[in-house]
Amino acid sequence: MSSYADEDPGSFPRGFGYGPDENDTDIQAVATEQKPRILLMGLPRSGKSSIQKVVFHKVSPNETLFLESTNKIVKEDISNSSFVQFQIWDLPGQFNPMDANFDPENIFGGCGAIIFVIDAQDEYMNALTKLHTTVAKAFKINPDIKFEVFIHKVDGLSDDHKIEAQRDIHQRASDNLTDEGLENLRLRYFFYLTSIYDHSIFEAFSKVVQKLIPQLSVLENLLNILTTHSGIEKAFLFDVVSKIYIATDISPVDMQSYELCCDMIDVVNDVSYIYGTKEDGAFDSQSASTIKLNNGTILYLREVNRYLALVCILREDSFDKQGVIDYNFLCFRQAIHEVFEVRQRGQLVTSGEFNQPNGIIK
Ligand SMILES: Nc1nc2c(ncn2[C@@H]2O[C@H](COP(=O)(O)OP(=O)(O)OP(=O)(O)O)[C@@H](O)[C@H]2O)c(=O)[nH]1
Repeated sequence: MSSYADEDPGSFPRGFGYGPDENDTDIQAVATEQKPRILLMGLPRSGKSSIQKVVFHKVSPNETLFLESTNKIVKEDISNSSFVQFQIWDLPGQFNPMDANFDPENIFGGCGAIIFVIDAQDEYMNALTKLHTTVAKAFKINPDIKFEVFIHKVDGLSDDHKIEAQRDIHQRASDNLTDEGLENLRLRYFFYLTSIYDHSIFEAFSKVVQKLIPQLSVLENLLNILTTHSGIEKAFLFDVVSKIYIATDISPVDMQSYELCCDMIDVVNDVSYIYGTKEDGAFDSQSASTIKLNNGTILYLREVNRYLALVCILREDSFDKQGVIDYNFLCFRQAIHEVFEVRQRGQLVTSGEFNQPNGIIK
């Protein structure tokens, strides 16, 4: 991350995640590639800037209450790790894709995904109209673009209301496409219920970012192998600074597990900064932590490199074989480094190449 380090109110000291590291060469290599771009769009006050501030600036949700309206495109580079490299453009809410001074070729061309934010606590008909014009215009210019709809501020809604809002918005958005003969685009819409007041915004952003990581299937494959052979129930590969998970194993993600793992990263960070001896950052490649919960579950964190951490959930009895888990983790980490190297050489990585990381114990 580049421009906002000064603004971080607490969690991460300035410079965290940006200093020299064993993988810096990877980062330089990737920096020369075209970074995918994510656009944040929606009506004014729908919550776009708040989302960006909470996920990437570590601003607390309450601090967004009085954010000023964005009046020009705010561009930001997110480059925490070799895998998480993209740009976010926060577009002002008044921006209309039909405006004469809007340059759609420049904005939609080369764009990986549009996150369209709809305020679910407000009347959303105008938002749906804008969503439709945006999608129709963007698709014409860039047929590869992904449309991610955040049905946002759902913290103010009951569970029934959330489901109903999602169903209604989905239905109306699809009907609008059908009316214009664009029904083939219906399958390209993805809907998420989000709020900055819980982990839902991090989970949704994780899924958006994962689609932009070309090595995703390789990372998932490696995590599947690790979990299967180590008695691990769930494993997330986290980008430590943003708490976005860039990959997970095949078992379904439940929100509670994800929240537990996010909280663990916060705890480890806080403890490391209070008691750690390094000035330039808490995490290094030797960092590890174990938390035992009173329901017989273990949370186990291992640092993969300065930017990425593996956080696992497992039963206490599976942890009896910690030696095997640690050994398998080292093989996993080595395989991740090899993925970096292959990427550096500019070769295409296929999941088949990493079907069996060297040495993993079954
Ligand atoms: N309840 C609730 N309020 C939110 C949430 N996200 C953002 N807000 C509030 O919504 C208001 C508007 O947020 P902004 O981030 O400024 O909205 P924006 O879309 O960037 O607005 P423009 O810059 O005018 O386009 C702020 O008061 C936020 O605190 C959320 O998840 N829940």
